[in-house]
Amino acid sequence: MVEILVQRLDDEVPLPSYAHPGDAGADLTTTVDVRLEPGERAMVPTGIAISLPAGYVALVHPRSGLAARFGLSIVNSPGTVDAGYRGEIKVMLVNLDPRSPVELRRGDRIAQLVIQQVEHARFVAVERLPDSVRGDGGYGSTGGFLTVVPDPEPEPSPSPKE
Ligand SMILES: O=c1ccn([C@H]2C[C@H](O)[C@@H](COP(=O)(O)OP(=O)(O)OP(=O)(O)O)O2)c(=O)[nH]1
Ligand SMILES: [Mg+2]
Repeated sequence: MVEILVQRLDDEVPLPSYAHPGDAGADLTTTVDVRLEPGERAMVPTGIAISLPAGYVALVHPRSGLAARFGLSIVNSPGTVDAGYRGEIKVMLVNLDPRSPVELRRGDRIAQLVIQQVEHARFVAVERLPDSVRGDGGYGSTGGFLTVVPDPEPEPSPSPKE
């Protein structure tokens, strides 16, 4: 098990914690009260800074319960916390609900931190890439469109002649 050093920037903030053994994400809490109007976003402090070992990354993921119930998500999901970053971890929350504001209170669990190992690559410039079966097909090249196809937009009616 990898050990991650955590600095509390707020006296009362809990350490990131896994709700169940085997969970991938350790919950992060907000140190402030926040109210987000529909469509509004905010950079929300968690009160912690971490030191990851080299070769690791911490990814800031949304919590699905908050997404399903309130439309609360993360603008840059998943946020990337680099191994060398020593500042406060912040969460860029966004309220995607078109109608209802979202209210968060200090101490609420707002996001989850997923710790992963990452490869470091050496990027090598070439004139031509090796062939592959997929080639440059993408963006729906294999089909997989929705079963229900929306009606096409109606043609705008011509403006009445005067
Ligand atoms: O959700 C996030 C994303 C990033 N960070 C912190 C840690 C990360 O190491 C640093 C930079 O993030 P990123 O590389 O995604 O942002 P950038 O816009 O590329 O900034 P920089 O030029 O500082 O790398 O900001 C957070 O606290 N929360
Ligand atoms: Mg960056």
